Amino acid sequence: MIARVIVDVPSRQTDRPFDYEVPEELAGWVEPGSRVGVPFGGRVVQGFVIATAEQADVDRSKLKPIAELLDHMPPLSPDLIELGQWISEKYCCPMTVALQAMLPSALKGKAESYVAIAPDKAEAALFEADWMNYIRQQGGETKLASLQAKFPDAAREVKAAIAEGRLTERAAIRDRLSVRKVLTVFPPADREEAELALTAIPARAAKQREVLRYMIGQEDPIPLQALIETLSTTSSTVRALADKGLLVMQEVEQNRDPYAGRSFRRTEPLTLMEGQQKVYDQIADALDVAEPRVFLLHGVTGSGKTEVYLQAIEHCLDLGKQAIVLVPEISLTPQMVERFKGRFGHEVAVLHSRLSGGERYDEWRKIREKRARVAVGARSAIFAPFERLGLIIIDEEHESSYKQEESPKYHARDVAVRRAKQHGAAVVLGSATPSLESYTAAALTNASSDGRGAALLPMPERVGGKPMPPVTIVDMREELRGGNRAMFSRPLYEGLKLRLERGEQSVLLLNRRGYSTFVMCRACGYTAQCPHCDIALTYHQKSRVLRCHYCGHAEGSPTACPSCESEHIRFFGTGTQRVEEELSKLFPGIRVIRMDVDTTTEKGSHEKWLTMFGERKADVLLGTQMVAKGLDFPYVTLVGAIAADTSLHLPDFRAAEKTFQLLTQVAGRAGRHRLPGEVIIQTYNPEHYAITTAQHHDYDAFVKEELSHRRQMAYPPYCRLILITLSHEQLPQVINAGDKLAGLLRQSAEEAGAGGGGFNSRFIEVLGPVASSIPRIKDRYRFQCMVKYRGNVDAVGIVRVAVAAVARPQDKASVQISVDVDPQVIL
Ligand SMILES: Nc1ncnc2c1ncn2[C@@H]1O[C@H](COP(=O)(O)OP(=O)(O)OP(=O)(O)O)[C@@H](O)[C@H]1O
Ligand SMILES: [Zn+2]
Ligand SMILES: [Zn+2]
Repeated sequence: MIARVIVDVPSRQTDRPFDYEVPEELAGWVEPGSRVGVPFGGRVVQGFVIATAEQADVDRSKLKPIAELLDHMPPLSPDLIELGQWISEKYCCPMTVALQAMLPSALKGKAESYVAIAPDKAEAALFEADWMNYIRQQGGETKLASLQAKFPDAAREVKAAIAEGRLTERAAIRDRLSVRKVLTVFPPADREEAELALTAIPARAAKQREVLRYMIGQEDPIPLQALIETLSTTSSTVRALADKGLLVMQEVEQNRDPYAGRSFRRTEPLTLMEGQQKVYDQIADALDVAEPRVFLLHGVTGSGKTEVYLQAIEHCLDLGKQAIVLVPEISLTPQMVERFKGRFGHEVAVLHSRLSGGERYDEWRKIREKRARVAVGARSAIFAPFERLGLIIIDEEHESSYKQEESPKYHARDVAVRRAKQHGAAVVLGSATPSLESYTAAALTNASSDGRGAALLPMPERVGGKPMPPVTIVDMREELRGGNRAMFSRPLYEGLKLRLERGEQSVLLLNRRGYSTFVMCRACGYTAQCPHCDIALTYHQKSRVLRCHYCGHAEGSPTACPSCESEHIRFFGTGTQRVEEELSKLFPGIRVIRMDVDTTTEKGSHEKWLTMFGERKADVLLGTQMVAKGLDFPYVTLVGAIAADTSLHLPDFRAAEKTFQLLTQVAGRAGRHRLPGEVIIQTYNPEHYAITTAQHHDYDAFVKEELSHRRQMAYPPYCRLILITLSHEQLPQVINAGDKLAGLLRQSAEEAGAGGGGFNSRFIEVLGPVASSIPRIKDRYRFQCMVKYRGNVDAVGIVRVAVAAVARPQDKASVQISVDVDPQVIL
């Protein structure tokens, strides 16, 4: 048998299957999706079998055999392999990169060397060496690394032994992490017999008696360590019983459950409101027919989307299928997890980046071994290894974190639609502020009603007919003119004061997008820049260092201006810290919880802060984007947005959209329950449509205005984009390569018969090369080309060919080229 293997060497030349011979003894085990170790270029590398065949494409006698099989159960299924193929084509990345992205990092194997005593060369004299003895004790073979660690002085002898063939070397792939096994004690199988044995244990072995008596009373096996602690006994006591055959000790696989020991209050389905019911019925119908369908659930904040998700999942499970729920990493808060665990209990696997590698691996295995039927997680949970997928839900579908910024630069929404097609599953995209791409796709579909694309499901009202909170816009320029130079406007100050008096809570958002903390000299205007990247350094108050967020460069903060030596150098400290200080100055004794990158790095810190806030142990929850989403607290009656417009002027065509979304989301945190809420937005751009439409909760008005700008500028959704970034340490090299690439792209665009701009239904246009908005990162100059296209042109294909012609990956010093299809970030 022949196996077609994708080797884990991510480069353009090796991005094709290589044939290997499957050794006789592995023939029954190797199948598509198997992970194997194969000899490649003089070493052993990890690879994935994507197909098996009887015939090879090349001379079979030249084929090398597979060196080893890495798992008993293939970690990838045929549908995931096919999905990997699709990702690799659509997003222009090597197939192995796409396949690796689907697996938990624990399964990224690394090669390890082993040395063994050659069977025919085991001469007696050799065994005098300590290290040789050691190998013998290990059963004739040992890890080279442990031999090196134990016998650092033996390097020359070992090398000589390998060279002379007395030792043989073997490479193998080892996983970074493995299943955790715990020595566990089982209660006696036959209790009566054990009782008898108990009486026979001599009195001087009182400890043994105690252990046995205890174990007779147990229903479940107990980890040895726990038993030792409970009875304050020793392992030798337990072992003595095991030796007598009275107890059984065995290694048992243990799961690292990140939510172990937490109980989730079981919830029952609520009676759906009319609006929810209508939407639910349509999703349930789609589940019943089991055809791939996409829905866009446009429900205002507090309209009860989550309850619809929960009941749709329940229906999906009743049909014997499984469900995936994607939520943005940032809102993967305990509150969110609790809602799913509360309804589906142990059947929920949770996958997110704050779990340790081992925990994530165990949650993944829970899915693969069919112990979980619902996966809740961030972006990569879209690859959860379910076999009968019925439903995929993407909450807050407009979030840019669904796009991965490293290769494979996939968008989870598009991958979801593709996976749903494979399984005949339904996709529900939910948001109060859908992305313009999804919204126009859905609006078009409804109009043409040919059943393709997405169907729009509106939920325009809050649960129980609660009103949307009134929003006040405060013009900060007016405040300044009125003599108020503080960061809080008068209305926001009054609002906070009132909440404190009433014992209600407030949420304060500091929009940090486009607002960073930097060092500037007031005398000459000097700002501290990174020496390796063309970007300002960020000031970290806690450690008092200046740090570059792109390359990690750090330096101490200056006491005088390096440029003019003035002492008027000022640190524009982190926004949230300053707001916190200001709050305690204005309202002595105020209890503030601050949530930002600095206060949430520790594991479980999100949880801690939000629980505290939920228990009303604080008056104000102050934070960045992470306080804007998904939170549902009954005593929050005021939401304030400080500096709402910092994100409006970024060089990004989605700037207005992002600002509108953020303001709408955070406004939605107020007045969700019995108490009415109020929202105050502080801005320097009170007339901007992103702000005024957010004030009136008017998504449609925003979309109309924004679409007219997009049409004018020919930006998505009126076209699609591919961003190609070139980088090199030498400026001329980047410029040359950029010119060459742009030339090739333009030529192919013309040949495709769709050159030039204009608004014919099919076009492709090449912009650039121009310097990127951050022109240098990590000492590498950056230039970019942008391809805009529409209609059925194979733009990705054109880009792939052009990039392959310009890049010379075998040459390490050549220009690096990265391709981003449907980019979210174009800096
Ligand atoms: N059918 C129902 N009957 C009673 N209460 C409901 C019902 N559906 C939802 N709720 C409650 O209404 C509140 C808002 O619902 P939910 O959080 O699901 O809204 P959402 O649309 O997801 O909002 P957001 O987009 O702001 O996160 C919650 O407290 C929820 O428990
Ligand atoms: Zn200066
Ligand atoms: Zn830098």
